[in-house]
This record gives sequence, structure tokens and C-alpha cells, in this order.
Amino acid sequence: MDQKHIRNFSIIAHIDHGKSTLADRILELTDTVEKREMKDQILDSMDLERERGITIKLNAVQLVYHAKNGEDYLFHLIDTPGHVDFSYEVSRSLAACDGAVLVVDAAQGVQAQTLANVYLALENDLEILPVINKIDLPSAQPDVVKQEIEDLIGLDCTDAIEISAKSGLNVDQVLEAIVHKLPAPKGDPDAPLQALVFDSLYDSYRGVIAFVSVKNGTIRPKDKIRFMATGAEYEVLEVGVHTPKEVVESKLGTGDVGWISAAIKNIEDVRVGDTITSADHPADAPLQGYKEMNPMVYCGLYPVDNAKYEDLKEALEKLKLNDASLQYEPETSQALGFGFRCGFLGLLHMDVVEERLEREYNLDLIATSPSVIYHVYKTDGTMEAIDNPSLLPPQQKISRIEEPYVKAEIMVPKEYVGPMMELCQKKRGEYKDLQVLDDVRMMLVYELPLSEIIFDFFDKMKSSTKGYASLDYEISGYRASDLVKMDILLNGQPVDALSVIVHREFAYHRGNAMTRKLKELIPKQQFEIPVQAAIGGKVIARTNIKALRKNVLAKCYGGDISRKKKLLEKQKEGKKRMKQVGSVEIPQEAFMAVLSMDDES
Ligand SMILES: Nc1nc2c(ncn2[C@@H]2O[C@H](COP(=O)(O)OP(=O)(O)OP(=O)(O)O)[C@@H](O)[C@H]2O)c(=O)[nH]1
Repeated sequence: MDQKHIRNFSIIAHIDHGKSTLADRILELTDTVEKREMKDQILDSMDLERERGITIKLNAVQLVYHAKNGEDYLFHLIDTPGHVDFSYEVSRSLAACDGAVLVVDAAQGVQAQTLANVYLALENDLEILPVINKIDLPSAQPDVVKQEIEDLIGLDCTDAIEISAKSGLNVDQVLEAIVHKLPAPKGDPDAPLQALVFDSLYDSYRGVIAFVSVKNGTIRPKDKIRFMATGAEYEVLEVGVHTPKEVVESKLGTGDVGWISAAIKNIEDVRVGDTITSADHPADAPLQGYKEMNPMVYCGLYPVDNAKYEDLKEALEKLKLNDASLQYEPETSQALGFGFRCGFLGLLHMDVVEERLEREYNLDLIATSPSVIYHVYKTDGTMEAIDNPSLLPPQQKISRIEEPYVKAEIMVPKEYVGPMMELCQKKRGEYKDLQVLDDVRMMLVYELPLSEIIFDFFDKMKSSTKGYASLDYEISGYRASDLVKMDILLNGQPVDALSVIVHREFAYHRGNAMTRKLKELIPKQQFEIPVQAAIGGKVIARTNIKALRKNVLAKCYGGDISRKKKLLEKQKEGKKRMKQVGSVEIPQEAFMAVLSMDDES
């Protein structure tokens, strides 16, 4: 279709303001998906997304809209996630677009992620179309919300469309506004090919599939292409779009958003953010890529069954294609064997990656406690960045430890300011500012250690404000804190995978809880096992697992051979899921339970 009739746009919003529901209505109104195939949140294609009711991955679909002026328009709609952890996905989808539909909940108004996403859209020079959603709610206040958008964001809301994505009310007006208010892609069809790779995935039959937004030129099957960052060259086999079903096309022209397959078996050749050009007539320079995202949280991931190490490695490689913000490198642990140190954008991201590895790649994993990156200044004047507590140098070699702090902006209704401040205080926060936003809401600004934010802050915030508070944060720098490494010792031996870095004040409580939990979960063995928590050489909590007295075969009186075999068999089965640490056998469950414990357990 003629470039002037193409619109590439994204829907951006704070979490739960109704992006996916609006996308559903748009797909229905344009007959993109037949009624009988329509299910809620159709773009949330991962099972995980449907179960959790959140969007994790960006999704691109092509649809045709018959506008009221009688002409047909080709839309590429890119649905994006709303949670802070996935803002990387948002920034990538925005780079593939020319405009954005901003959805704001008429009852909740502008929230922290509304602002954050608008800034991302402005950075990418996108035209923004404000839409007020959920006007069917009794508590909807569209006029107040419009005023808020004007005051806080500076967007003109005179023509902002008031809709109910749920019932479909006025969604047709949104489609018309997309045609008339959002720009067509500006590229040059005659220029050398430049296609931005904004996502990719691994297909076991076809190799890597790259999702691209063609900024200049055209791409066809049999074309020779080059990935500009890696220099890899391939011949294109097929190109196509998603409607949301995969459809093969004869070409992708300037302004099109679609997929390319080229029998790419070498995963490293494709990088999200790279530019694809023609190998015969290459462009002079690549398109502007994406900012590399630095992980904020790290943890070790180990296969429960050590023989599955290679499988885990392959799964991580493939998953990274589909999740460019994931980082990993090999690591070994005395207790857990061979695994990987992985970096994530946040705890939800970590959770999602773990679950995707387990489900999509059929792996059983153990994850160690999440950790941030600590700056450890040593007595010899050097500094080491450490994301794994077990690698912390001995106490006497450390002069100070600094940890990352964030500036957190929390939007909260007036009545919850008290409980919110209490929570921030408890999480070692330092009060910075409190601003009045409007009649009902205030903006609370705190500096907080990132390690406190990544644990359970989000859940605690939601529960202490009935879900009304919203949070946005950015790293503000490093600060010295009174942090110590706490080791867990079994039978006198430290278990590396269980070491944690904690604030000295919380160490006793945490140590006590961990040792008690281990005692509960480690079965009695032939000898008594002391379970200790220690800082440096000093034990701060201790308990004992009593020695086993009975022998499993004692009941069998020597007679019944088959029964005896069965019992031994059963014991062997159980042993498989045990990790041998020194002389002690620890069941998998014990690791998992201790590692997933929060401060209150
Ligand atoms: N009453 C009412 N509820 C709506 C409307 N639009 C969406 N909802 C509801 O709001 C909730 C969140 O909607 P989603 O479309 O999943 O929100 P989202 O912004 O896509 O959320 P994430 O994908 O998690 O970022 C769902 O329970 C919807 O049914 C509306 O117009 N009116």
C-alpha cells in the first residue's frame, strides 16, 4: 500500500489502564480477527501473559482500516507492556513507530508509568494522541483527567477522545484520529535498505525470525541482506506480517512492519537494535539502535539436574533472542554445580524469565537469592563491582561497601501518604519531597536502596495503598551502607549458594529465619548437623538437626526382599533430588524455600 496510507503506532499506558482491551476492540472493528476467534487480550499470546493478566512482550499486528473518507489504511499496531520492568520493550516498540495512542484511565488519571511512557514517546519524536478510557465507570472523571494531562504532561486535550474500551464506545473515533492526526512513515522507498530489528525469536524449523520495521527501501525474498552490527550475510527466504496470524507477503516496503526468515541458524548473528541492509547496495550507516539496558538485579540459575546444563545454555541463548534485556554468563557453585549468573531489569523480569525457561524449554531450575551490584572498596584502595554475595572478599579486606540507590517517585492519594511513608521508612528510605498534584493526589519522593525496592516493595506498596499508589524510579547513584555478608554453614561448612548480603540491622532476623527454615526442610541424617548463620567468623544464629536413629530397612525383618528393594529404590529416588554439600545432603526444596524467603518469613 502507498506509504501515505500507512500508520505505525503503539498504544502506551500505565499498567491496567486498558491498552490490551483497546487493542482487542481495534482488531474487532477492523475485522482483523473473526468474531469466533476473538478472545480477550488477543495480543497477549503467551500463556504466562494471560494467566497473570499482564503484557510482557511487545506484539505487532497489521490491519486494514476502511476510513470514513472511503479510503483504506494499513495500520501496524504494536502493543506494549506497562510494568516498569519491561520499559525496555516499550522503548523498542516506540522506535518502530511514528505515533502513539496514550490511554489514561478516567478514574485513576495520570500515573507514574503514564509519565514515564510519554517521555519515552517524546524522546522518539512520536506524535501523541490522548484517549481517556473507562468512562463507563461511575467514578470516571474525564474532565479532571484531561486537565491533569494538560497540567502534568503539557498535551493539548481539547480533542481527547473519551472511550470505553470495554464496551467499544467511541473506539471508532480513535481509528479516525489515527488516520488524521498521526503521521505516515517518512522513509524513502528508493534509498538503500535500512530495516530496524526490534525483536526476534527462534523457530526450530526456520531458525531465527527477525521482526523488523523497514525505515527505507524494500526487502524481498532472495535479496542478499547484511546485519550491520555483526556483518553476517544471508539470503532472504520469506517475508511477511502478523495479522495476528503469520502471513507470507511478496515484499516488505518502506513503512512496513513485519518478519524476515533467512535460515539463520547462528543465533549470535542477530541482535535486537541492529539494522538490516542490502549486501549489494548497503546503506552508509546503521539506524540509531537502542540504548543498552543495564541489568539491575542478578541471580544464579542452575538446573536441578546437573546433566541439563547444556540444555539450559541453549535455552538462554534462544530466550535472549526474544528478550534482549536478559544477560547471562557461566558460573559455578560448590553447592549447585554449573549454572549461569543472569542479569535482569527487575524482580518481575527475573520471575518471568525463570518461568519461561521452565515452561517453554522444559527445565527445572533453582534460582539463588536476587542481588544488586555492590561496589566494594577494599583496603588496598581498589574497587570491585560484585553481584554475587559468595564472591565478596573477606571482611577484613573491605573498607566500605556501597549499594545502588534509586530516586523513587510515588504517586499516591492523600489518605495513603501516611502508610506509604511508613513503608519507605521501613525500607531504609530517605525522605526528599512531597508535592501536591491535585485535589486528591500527592507525589512522594524518596531515595531508597535498590535492593529494598526489588524485593517486595511493589507488593507492599500495593497492599498498603489498596492498589492506588504507582511507582517510577531511576538509579540516583551509589551510597555507603552498613552491609555485611552473611554465610549459612552446614556442619561447619559454608554453602556458597545461600550466602546473602544484608544490612547489619536485619542480619540477625534473617539469619534466624533461614536457619530455622533449613532445620525444617533438611531430613535427619546419620549424624547431628549444626545449622549456623555467621557474619565473618561470628555465629549469629544456630540450630541443630538431630541425628537419624532408625534405619529404613529395620522394619523389614530381613525376609521380604521385594519390599526391601522398593524401600532402597525409593531412597535412591529421593537422593537424586538431593545436593551433596560437604557431608550433608540438602533436598532441592530446602534451597528453593530458603532462597525465596522474604524478610517477614
Ligand atoms: N470498566 C472498564 N474496564 C475496562 C475498560 N477497559 C479496560 N478495562 C479493564 O481494565 C483491566 C485492565 O485492562 P487491560 O487492557 O488488560 O490493561 P493493560 O493496560 O493492557 O494492562 P497491561 O497489559 O498489564 O499493561 C481489565 O480488567 C479490563 O477489563 C473500560 O473501558 N471500562
